[in-house]
Amino acid sequence: MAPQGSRAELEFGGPLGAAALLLLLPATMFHLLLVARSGPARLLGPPPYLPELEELWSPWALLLCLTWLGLQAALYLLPARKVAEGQELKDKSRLSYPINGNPIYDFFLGRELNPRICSFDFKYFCELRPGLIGWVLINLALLMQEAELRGSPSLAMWLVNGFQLLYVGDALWHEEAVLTTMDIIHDGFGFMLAFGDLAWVPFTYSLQAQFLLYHPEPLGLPLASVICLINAVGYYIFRGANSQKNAFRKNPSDPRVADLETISTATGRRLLVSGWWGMVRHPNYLGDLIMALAWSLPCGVSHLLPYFYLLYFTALLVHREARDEQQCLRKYGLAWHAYCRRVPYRIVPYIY
Ligand SMILES: NC(=O)C1=CN([C@@H]2O[C@H](COP(=O)(O)OP(=O)(O)OC[C@H]3O[C@@H](n4cnc5c(N)ncnc54)[C@H](OP(=O)(O)O)[C@@H]3O)[C@@H](O)[C@H]2O)C=CC1
Ligand SMILES: CC(C)CCC[C@@H](C)[C@H]1CC=C2C3=C(CC[C@@]21C)[C@@]1(C)CC[C@H](O)C[C@@H]1CC3
Repeated sequence: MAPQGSRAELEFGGPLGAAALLLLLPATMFHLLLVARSGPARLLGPPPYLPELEELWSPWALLLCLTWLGLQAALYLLPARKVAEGQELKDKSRLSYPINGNPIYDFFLGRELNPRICSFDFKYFCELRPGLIGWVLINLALLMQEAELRGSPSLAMWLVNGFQLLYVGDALWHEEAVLTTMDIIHDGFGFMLAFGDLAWVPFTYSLQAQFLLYHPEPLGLPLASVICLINAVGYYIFRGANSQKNAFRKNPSDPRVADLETISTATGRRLLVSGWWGMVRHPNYLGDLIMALAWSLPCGVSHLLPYFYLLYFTALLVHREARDEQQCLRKYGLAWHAYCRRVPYRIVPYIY
């Protein structure tokens, strides 16, 4: 969103970029789902076939999706859930920003920062629950389908299911950390997050499991052990960096982070310049990308398709890191320049 008193900075290529993404994203997801089911599974080739319209419309599928969303909404409204404070804004309340983009741009990025009906927060609800839990349910269904097809799930399918279940379980366990993410603090709830949360995550993040169902990949124990090690290293960096920053933001005097070196900023908030956040400026992204590689490796190297997530995710995090840099520059000014001098690399040490 725009800094106060200045023209709104258009992101994602402005209206043209937003319009292109509105068409490109659903088409990409549709292409991936068709290619994953084809023999050649050529990511860069044309879709193997275009299904008849009757194949695309199923009242049962619509009922299933609506029932799934309704179930998640009901669980979300359970009084037992923990209520966590959101991020305070500068003037202790929620500012309304003058949005001067056109309808397509607003539709894509969303206008409302925290769309709610009573206490039901649509963006917060969609961020973690129906999409991420749906993702691991699809993975499980594919694992069970492989067991039916071949007698038992392959080791590769077990690995992909296990790694991604760990990732989703971690996100739900640290649900409160979502409140400090860019999506909750900065982005409106528009097509990008709605489509991203409810369609893109469950159906493209389960691509490796979909590929393995139609393209079984023999995997020996030695290679499987190396892949598990890669995922463990990625998760260690991902979790370590996120927990360190979140603990520091929650309580800078927390014994786990109190001895870390920091630099002060004009806002009163301090920036970590040692520990994980002294290695690169987004160590959590590095860990996430290493895990993304570990999710693709069980599918072998004969097809590019299983590496789509790694390619997409690299682009997403590079773009996200650039957006975050701009926001931090606006927030911290000279202190952020000082941080960049101390920690010159963004995501990968000595590379980027
Ligand atoms: N699987 C997926 O599709 C996706 C996964 N992710 C993952 O989600 C997690 C959250 O990522 P994201 O939401 O982008 O944001 P981050 O968790 O990276 O948080 C960025 C914010 O952290 C604060 N910060 C940055 N540097 C420092 C520092 N040195 N010391 C203290 N605070 C600092 C700043 O906010 P402030 O100073 O205002 O607190 C900055 O805006 C990441 O692990 C990422 O990998 C993200 C996107 C997609
Ligand atoms: C459809 C577009 C190409 C981009 C959509 C991006 C969204 C799918 C992601 C934007 C930020 C996300 C985050 C997560 C999931 C994916 C989306 C919604 C997490 C919840 C994944 C688990 C992590 O522990 C936290 C992440 C926060 C950001």
